[in-house]
Amino acid sequence: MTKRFDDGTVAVDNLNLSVDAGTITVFVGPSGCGKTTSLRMVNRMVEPTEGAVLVDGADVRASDPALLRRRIGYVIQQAGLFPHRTVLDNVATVPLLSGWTRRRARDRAGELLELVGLPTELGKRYPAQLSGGQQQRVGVARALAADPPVLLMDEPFSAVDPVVREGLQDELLRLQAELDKTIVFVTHDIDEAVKVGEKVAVFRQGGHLAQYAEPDELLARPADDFVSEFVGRDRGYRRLSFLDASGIELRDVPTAREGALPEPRPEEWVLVLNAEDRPRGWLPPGSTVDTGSETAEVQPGGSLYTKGTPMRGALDAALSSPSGLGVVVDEDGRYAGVVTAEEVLEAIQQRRAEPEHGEPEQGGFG
Ligand SMILES: Nc1ncnc2c1ncn2[C@@H]1O[C@H](COP(=O)(O)OP(=O)(O)OP(=O)(O)O)[C@@H](O)[C@H]1O
Repeated sequence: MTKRFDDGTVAVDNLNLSVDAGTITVFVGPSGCGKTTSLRMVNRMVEPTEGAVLVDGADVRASDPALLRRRIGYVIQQAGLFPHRTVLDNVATVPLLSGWTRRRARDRAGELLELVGLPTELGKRYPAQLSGGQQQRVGVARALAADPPVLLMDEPFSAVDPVVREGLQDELLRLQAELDKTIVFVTHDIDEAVKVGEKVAVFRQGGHLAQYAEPDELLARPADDFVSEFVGRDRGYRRLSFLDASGIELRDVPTAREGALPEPRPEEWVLVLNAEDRPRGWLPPGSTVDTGSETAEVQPGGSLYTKGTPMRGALDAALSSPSGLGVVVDEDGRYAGVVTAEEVLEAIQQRRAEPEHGEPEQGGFG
């Protein structure tokens, strides 16, 4: 489809892409490149000049816009909540419009607050009495209220600080694993795009589609200089997010129980575990004995790497550990072994030598 506004601006130029049902697709690109306009053509807030949007094979123009929007949830930056309605009534809006009884709509709203991780007591408050992150969650709950199969999210997490933002992204992924919606998500942040997107469409100025690919592919093989520049210089590092560390052999280190540290003091780093085998920290080599304050000698560990999660975490665990040994834990957080940064890097090299990852990356020196 193409969108030319009345003043002649071509916001979207001959865009042709298909989005898989039940997945998260992200539109990413610099400001003004037509992401929002493309998104709004899906729910008819903007009508295309040429072309059409098909949902489940049917042209959206065959549906009345108001009815269409009940089947397509919409979440925007700043949540866009009604300030004079309580949180519960905000979430119940669409069910009420769809003719549900007040009671059923409110019950559903309560369930949704729980689903997005908010205490139901917050339902009685007004939006201004919530934090930014809480308001965004309410925005998501409201969009999900009528259980629409399609969800459009336009920069939904841009107005909150980075820590809250990461939490909201994780929550979205958790929700999606349960709900299997078809989600189109707009952002200008490439990190957010490769984190939440199963497929990512990179837009460039003038409403052109520069590349449409899975995140790993996008980072490994940017289609041209624009994409390469946009995904950034540290894309090699970012790509570690998509390789798992299954090929790395774990090593053992000496361990000791919290509260029963070894005597005499060891010559190498000792990993201190609690009664449940969860890592508590490191005892440095040759530390002097002072039984009264033995826990004070234990240095806090770095980040932990959970088996089966992306390689980036293994490298981070090794680099952040005072002993230089990254601590690996199983799914329950119990000690499983250690790994050095060199071993992680070696595993990455090996992976690059395998055929499917072996092609030279483009734009590396461009
Ligand atoms: N109603 C309108 N009339 C004229 N031009 C418009 C209108 N709405 C958007 N545009 C223009 O269309 C282009 C694409 O805008 P759009 O909002 O889709 O971009 P975007 O990629 O979502 O940008 P941002 O990340 O800044 O939100 C821009 O040049 C914008 O100025």
